[in-house]
Amino acid sequence: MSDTNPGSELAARAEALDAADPLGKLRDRFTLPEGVVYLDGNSLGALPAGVAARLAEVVTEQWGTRLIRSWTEGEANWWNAPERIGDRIAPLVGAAAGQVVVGDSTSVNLFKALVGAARLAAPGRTELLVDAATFPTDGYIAESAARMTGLRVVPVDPAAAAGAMGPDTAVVLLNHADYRTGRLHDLPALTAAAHAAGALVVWDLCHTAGALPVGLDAHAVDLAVGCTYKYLNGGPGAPAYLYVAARHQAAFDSPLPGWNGHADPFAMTPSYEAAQGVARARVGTPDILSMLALEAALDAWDGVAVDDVRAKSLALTDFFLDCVAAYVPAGKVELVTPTGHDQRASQVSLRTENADEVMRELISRGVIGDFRAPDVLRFGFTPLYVGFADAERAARALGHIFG
Ligand SMILES: Cc1ncc(COP(=O)(O)O)c(C=O)c1O
Ligand SMILES: Nc1c(O)cccc1C(=O)C[C@H](N)C(=O)O
Repeated sequence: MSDTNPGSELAARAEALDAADPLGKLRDRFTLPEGVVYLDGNSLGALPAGVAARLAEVVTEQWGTRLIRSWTEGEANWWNAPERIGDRIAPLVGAAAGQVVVGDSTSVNLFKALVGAARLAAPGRTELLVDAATFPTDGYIAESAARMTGLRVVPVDPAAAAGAMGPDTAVVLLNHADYRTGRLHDLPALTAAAHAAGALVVWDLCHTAGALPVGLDAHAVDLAVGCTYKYLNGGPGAPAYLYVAARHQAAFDSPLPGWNGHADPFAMTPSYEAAQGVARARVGTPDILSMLALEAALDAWDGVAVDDVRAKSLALTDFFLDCVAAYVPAGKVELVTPTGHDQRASQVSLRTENADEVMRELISRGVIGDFRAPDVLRFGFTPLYVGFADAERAARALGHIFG
């Protein structure tokens, strides 16, 4: 901690930054409890204001009154929801319409993407490269997908992944951001490297979609998956999404060819014929209530540019780091997240002793972040509803705990 009390100077800076923030008003689009600083939107996004009323309408009107007609009629049109909502997510991840389908969990979509990619890969290739520090589910699913398709999983450090790609590489699976450290991986360069090696690349966007520009089409990504309950605020257990680039769709061979992905589902034929387009990645009956909650949640993005969100995210995390440096006694925490803007996603991770206990104490003081084993405090910054005063208060509370 510095010798002079930095509190008033940082609080004044926070106030000025909030006053000048062009996204500041967006907080009104969310329902947040009074007195809470919410820095866990990288795990579960906050509740957008319109969701509760829309869900009530879906339940009482669309389900209660319109009954089965809601599957295919009128505004409800439940049957088209996976593609319709996919087209709402598409611009947020830099994809043109018709390439994103919503449904299932991230894990299930990863399975479809990895087996689908292996089936699209050039014959004779033997390796599936996987981010060695990946969120566990990606690693588990990759092992199974590799076993099913005759590939061998090769764990790689994303920083060294380009060098590991070669003539044996069939598919590369990478996280756009590391869930534990908040490190952002170089999607354009790693995608280009995979293509130069003749491989396909699958990106997990869980920790970047809705936080920063992804540019799926611009960088010619092959396939991508992501969840919608973090920066997209779809709610607990909200359905995930799968992106299949238009150029791969005709040959995309899903390992889960359920009847919802059939070209003519209601013909109910005994043999499978895949639908045209990204709809072939659908499996079974979608979870409509969660899906329509997500659709309502996406209204929070109306008129919002992802570039502006990114600018605010970096300003927020920079400011939080300044506050931590000022308030937390030297040596108490170690910064895990890279400081370079090109390597930082939208969270700050700090390593400390007894991190679990420290986070519990922070939460009891109204600052909600999370703990990731064994020793990481994670603070997610969701620019749609987190402000600079929140960042200052969180760092001050952390300083008091160590103080
Ligand atoms: C990178 C990453 N992939 C996948 C998941 C989760 O997948 P699922 O939606 O299947 O629970 C998470 C978080 O839960 C994650 O952080
Ligand atoms: N998906 C989660 C859940 O169902 C319960 C609790 C947390 C989560 C998470 O999203 C964890 C998150 N992917 C992480 O980065 O740690």
